[in-house]
Amino acid sequence: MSLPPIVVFDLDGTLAETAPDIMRTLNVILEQEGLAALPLERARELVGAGARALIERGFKVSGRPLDTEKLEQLFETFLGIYADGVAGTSFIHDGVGAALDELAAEGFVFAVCTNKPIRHTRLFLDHFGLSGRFAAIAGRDSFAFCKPDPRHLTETIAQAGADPARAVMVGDSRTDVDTARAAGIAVICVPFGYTDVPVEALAPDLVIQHFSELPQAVRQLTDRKPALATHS
Ligand SMILES: O=C(O)COP(=O)(O)O
Ligand SMILES: [Mg+2]
Repeated sequence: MSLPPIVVFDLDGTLAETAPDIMRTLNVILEQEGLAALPLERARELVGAGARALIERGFKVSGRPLDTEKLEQLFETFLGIYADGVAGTSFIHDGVGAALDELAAEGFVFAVCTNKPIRHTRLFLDHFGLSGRFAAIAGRDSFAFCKPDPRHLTETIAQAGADPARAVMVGDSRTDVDTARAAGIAVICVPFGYTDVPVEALAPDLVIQHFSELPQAVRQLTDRKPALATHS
C-alpha cells in the first residue's frame, strides 16, 4: 500500500482573496492609534507573513515605531476583530472546487499550510464549507514553527498521511517558494496573490493563471515520481 499524493495550499492570496478583510482589520488598529488607514493596494506588500508581521509592516510604512509589548497588545486586538469578520468580503478563487474534484478523482488528498492563525483559518474554511476537503489544516500556531521553516510544510504533509515524494505546494509568495524549496517539494505559484515582486521572479516550478490549470500542472510535477511504500 502506498501513501496518497498531496497538494498543499497556502490560504491568503492563493485559495482565497482575503486582503479586504485583513486590511480592514489592520486599518481599525491603525486608526485607533491615530494613524491613517492604508489602501487595499498595500496588501501585496503587507500580507503574507502573518498578523504580527502585518501590524509591524503597517506601522513601519506609517512611520511609527512599535515596541514588542505594544505589538503583542495590538496583535491580541487584531485577533479579536478579525475573528468577527474573517469572511466579510473575502471569497474563494474561481475554479478551486472543480480543481479539487478533478484531482481527488485521481487519488490526491489536500491540505492547507498557512501563516494565518489556526483559529481564523478554521473559521474561514468552515464559513465556505471547505474544511472537510482537507486531510490536514495547519496554521502558523499549529506547530512550534511556521513558513518559511520547511517543517511547517513537511509536518502538514505527515499529518495528512500523504507521500512527501509526490507532494506539491501551491502558493502566492516568496515565503511559500522558500518553504517548498527548503523542504525539497515542488511549488506552483498563482499570480493573483500577495507578493511585492512578480511570482515569476521567485522561480517556482510552474505558474498557473487560473485554477482550471492546476490539475495539469500538478500531474506534470508528480507524475514521474514513484510512490513511497509504507512500512505498515
Ligand atoms: O495571513 C498572512 O499574512 C499569511 O497567510 P498565508 O500563509 O495563507 O498567505
Ligand atoms: Mg499567501
